[in-house]
Amino acid sequence: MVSLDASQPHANVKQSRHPLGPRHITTTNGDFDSSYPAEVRQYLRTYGLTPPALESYETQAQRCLALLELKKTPIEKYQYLTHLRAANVHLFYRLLNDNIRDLTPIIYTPTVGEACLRWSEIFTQPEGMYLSFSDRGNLRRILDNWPHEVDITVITDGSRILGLGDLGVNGMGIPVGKLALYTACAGIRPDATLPITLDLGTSNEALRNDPLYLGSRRGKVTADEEREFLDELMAALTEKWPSIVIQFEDFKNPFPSLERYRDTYTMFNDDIQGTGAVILGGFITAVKASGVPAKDHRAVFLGAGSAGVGVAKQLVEYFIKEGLTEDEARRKFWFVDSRGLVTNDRGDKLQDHKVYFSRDDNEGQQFQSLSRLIDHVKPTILMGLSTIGGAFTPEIIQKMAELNKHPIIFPLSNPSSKSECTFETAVEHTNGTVLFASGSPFPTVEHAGKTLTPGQGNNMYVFPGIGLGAILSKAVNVTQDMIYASGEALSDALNEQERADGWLYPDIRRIREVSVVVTRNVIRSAQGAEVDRELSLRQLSDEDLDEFIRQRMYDPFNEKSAIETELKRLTSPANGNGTDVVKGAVATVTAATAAAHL
Ligand SMILES: NC(=O)c1ccc[n+]([C@@H]2O[C@H](COP(=O)([O-])OP(=O)(O)OC[C@H]3O[C@@H](n4cnc5c(N)ncnc54)[C@H](O)[C@@H]3O)[C@@H](O)[C@H]2O)c1
Ligand SMILES: O=C(O)C[C@H](O)C(=O)O
Ligand SMILES: [Mg+2]
Repeated sequence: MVSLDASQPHANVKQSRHPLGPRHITTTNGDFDSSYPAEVRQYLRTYGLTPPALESYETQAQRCLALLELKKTPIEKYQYLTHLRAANVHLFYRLLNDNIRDLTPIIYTPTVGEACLRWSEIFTQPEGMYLSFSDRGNLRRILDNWPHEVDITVITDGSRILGLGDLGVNGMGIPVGKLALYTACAGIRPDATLPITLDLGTSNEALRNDPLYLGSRRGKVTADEEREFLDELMAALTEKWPSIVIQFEDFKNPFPSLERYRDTYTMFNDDIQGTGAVILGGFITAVKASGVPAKDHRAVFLGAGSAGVGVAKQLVEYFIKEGLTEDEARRKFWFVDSRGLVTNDRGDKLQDHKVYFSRDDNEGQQFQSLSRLIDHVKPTILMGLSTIGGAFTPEIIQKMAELNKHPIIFPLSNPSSKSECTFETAVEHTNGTVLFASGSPFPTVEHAGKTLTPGQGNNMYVFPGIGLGAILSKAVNVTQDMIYASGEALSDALNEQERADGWLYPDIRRIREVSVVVTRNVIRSAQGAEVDRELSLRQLSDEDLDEFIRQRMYDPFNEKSAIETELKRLTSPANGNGTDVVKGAVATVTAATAAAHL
């Protein structure tokens, strides 16, 4: 039997390094786990603090799922899962992995949108770092307060949260949700992820007047002030964690920061680039399924913001690879924003990012109505990134069906309330011929005796693999080719059954396997561009590289069993039944965990 030495803090207890001494002690989430046998509990010193029953994971999961079932609203389910993650991180991720299709909509889009809207009201515990404008000059020192080594961070300033507008620090739900998917989908260790929300003021007056609001009650800082703040933050993050990968998320105008940092830091913007890649993946498959050659496609985009332009730029690359000139490719896109068709002679000063796609062939005609523009362009593709729920009306969808045997209709705005149409409407008004993907999940639809499954064109299919690929290859930058490679890999990752069923995206239940393929392609692309610093991976065959990736992926099941296996080894007769060795076990298990650490 394992003996306890009360003078030794066990390995999983982290003591504060505060100069005044250990003011607080936090335990690693999961120590109080009812699946640990008595020896482990004694070793962890949680014996007597954990209920006596020794439970299997199946029993634990049964309780969790039953509790979830009892919660009436999505936000109650979200809160329960937040609590579970804080209490037992390995159980949370095992449950998430085993129920990824059902739980993703709760911890991520669309429920995370409602959580952000109500963040001030439902907040119970910090889950990431909040950095305020008044902290400038001190950012590097503040980062020292984060208790873990970080491989990847997701940063938002909350200024464009999904299609819900400026939510200030209430946007924290987004980095938290994205990073949970990094762990679930690509196996990045939970403690190696850092959600960051910048408190740079908010243009949302209602929030500033909300007594429960958790951010600074000031207007949004200017673009120049934000740039200076970000300059300091990027330098501080990279000084503290030299290999850190930095993902920008849900900024109102993210183009300048992408241009400024993409060649200097290991960073990417998920809304421009991740979205571009994920839609590229579904699009390659949809073009094949449409029966129309790539060169004959024409695309109308509702919404000309970061996501719309990001997607179109990625598709331009695709058309060029298909043999078109850049100019021919660019001219395949017609963009509509809140003022109508984006043209050179519309009479307003276009934002820089719209100029590339602005039309000069409209012969003086301006189009305010989407319906009239569709009559004019006769598109094969209709994309929605406008934040306008229901903008693809039955009439518009019917027009697309009249023009095309298989219209490609992607209502990509989030959350569900902002989706330009539902799957059901799209199926009904195209008589089931639509090639469909939406940003938020929709249920299957029964049509003509068949069950039709909607694709989910959400960047969650690629950002985990982009991030993991950048981490494992120790890429100095995230190049445009690495982004393109992630989208292409996604299309390749469909299995035979999915192709036969006409799916545009792989089954989300296979996401970890899909992420391995995406990660491998991202790494290969980093190697091609020679931005990789982990040169040993260049020698590996694709098969060996896949195996290497799999082995580096955090698996909550193994994480828990590792400690038990180690303890069994240490307490075996060969090891003198463990009495003294167990003190050493602390160091050994920590070393094993550290070795598995990315
Ligand atoms: N599916 C995904 O993976 C994914 C990824 C990124 C963004 N999105 C969603 O896309 C949407 C847009 O994101 P963004 O970053 O481009 O935002 P944005 O604010 O940069 O752009 C919104 C665009 O919509 C236009 N718009 C607003 N009202 C309009 C109207 N009535 N008619 C036509 N156009 C109108 C605006 O002029 C602007 O060009 C959001 O809902 C976001 O959640 C989805
Ligand atoms: O967060 C999502 O679900 C996708 C995307 O990044 C968005 O901003 O809508
Ligand atoms: Mg986003």
